[in-house]
Amino acid sequence: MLLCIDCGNTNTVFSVWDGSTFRATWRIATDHRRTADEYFVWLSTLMALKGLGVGGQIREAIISSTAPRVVFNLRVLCNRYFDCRPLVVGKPDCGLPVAPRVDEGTTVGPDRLVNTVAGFERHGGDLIVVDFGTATTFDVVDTDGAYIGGVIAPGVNLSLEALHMAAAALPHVDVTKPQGVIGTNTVACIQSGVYWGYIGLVEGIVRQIRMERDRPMKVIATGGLAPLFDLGFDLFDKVEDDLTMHGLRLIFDYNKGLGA
Ligand SMILES: Nc1ncnc2c1ncn2[C@@H]1O[C@H](COP(=O)(O)OP(=O)(O)O)[C@@H](O)[C@H]1O
Ligand SMILES: CC(C)(COP(=O)(O)O)[C@@H](O)C(=O)NCCC(=O)O
Ligand SMILES: [K+]
Repeated sequence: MLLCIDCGNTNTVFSVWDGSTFRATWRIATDHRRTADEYFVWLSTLMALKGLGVGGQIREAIISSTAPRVVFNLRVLCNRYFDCRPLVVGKPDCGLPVAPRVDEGTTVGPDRLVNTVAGFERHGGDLIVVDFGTATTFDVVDTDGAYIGGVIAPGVNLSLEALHMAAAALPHVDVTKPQGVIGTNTVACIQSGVYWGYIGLVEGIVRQIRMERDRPMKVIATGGLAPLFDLGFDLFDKVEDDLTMHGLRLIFDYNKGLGA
């Protein structure tokens, strides 16, 4: 079986695949201090609960990480407990079906490369992938499936946290969809600012990208908060929670010569 690991700046998501059959997924807070042994105790308990043994069946792994410091312990996890050398997206020995077309010498977040591969396989080219992670990213996918750039905006929770940190009188607030736009108390005002602000941000950026590309483009959303911004609006053609995991499996198969 294959273990896919998507390590974001906030959460790390693990999933297990039997060929192209999805078996299970679990999520843990990203913490670079977590050791391989700690990961294994956590993972093997959850695997046993799903009847997947204690990890003995995992023989292959692929990792995408936006937090480089975490990769070391994840590699040790794969070496020590699953007896395999993981593929790491963005490293020279991990090929992609189509190379990104960006400024020379620049690095693209591996999660964005993975989203591009997954989005293209499911929806074809001329696509925008919006990922509501720690940052809110827009990945633009060309007709041939190449990542050709995009947009990085502060994440929703990051914006709420920044308001709370910088303004003495503003409390920490969780994001929800407000009934209306005019808040009648501080919490409602902040929720309104962030929620409607992000609706406007997504609408505006998608419109600009379509204008710049001068063609219709599908918009797919993923990431923890995507469903909240899909409520009652026409922003996205589809919300796909599993997009990054699907992309990791495709990239793994591509590198094993199984096609993507
Ligand atoms: N279902 C959810 N409801 C509310 N907040 C969520 C949910 N899922 C994730 N989040 C929050 O959304 C942000 C992005 O999460 P995630 O997609 O896991 O980010 P990353 O990939 O950068 O680690 C985080 O601040 C996380 O706490
Ligand atoms: C933009 C990101 C921080 C998003 O990461 P995430 O929110 O998923 O943790 C990550 O993709 C990254 O570090 N990118 C490097 C720069 C780039 O993609 O152009
Ligand atoms: K992400």
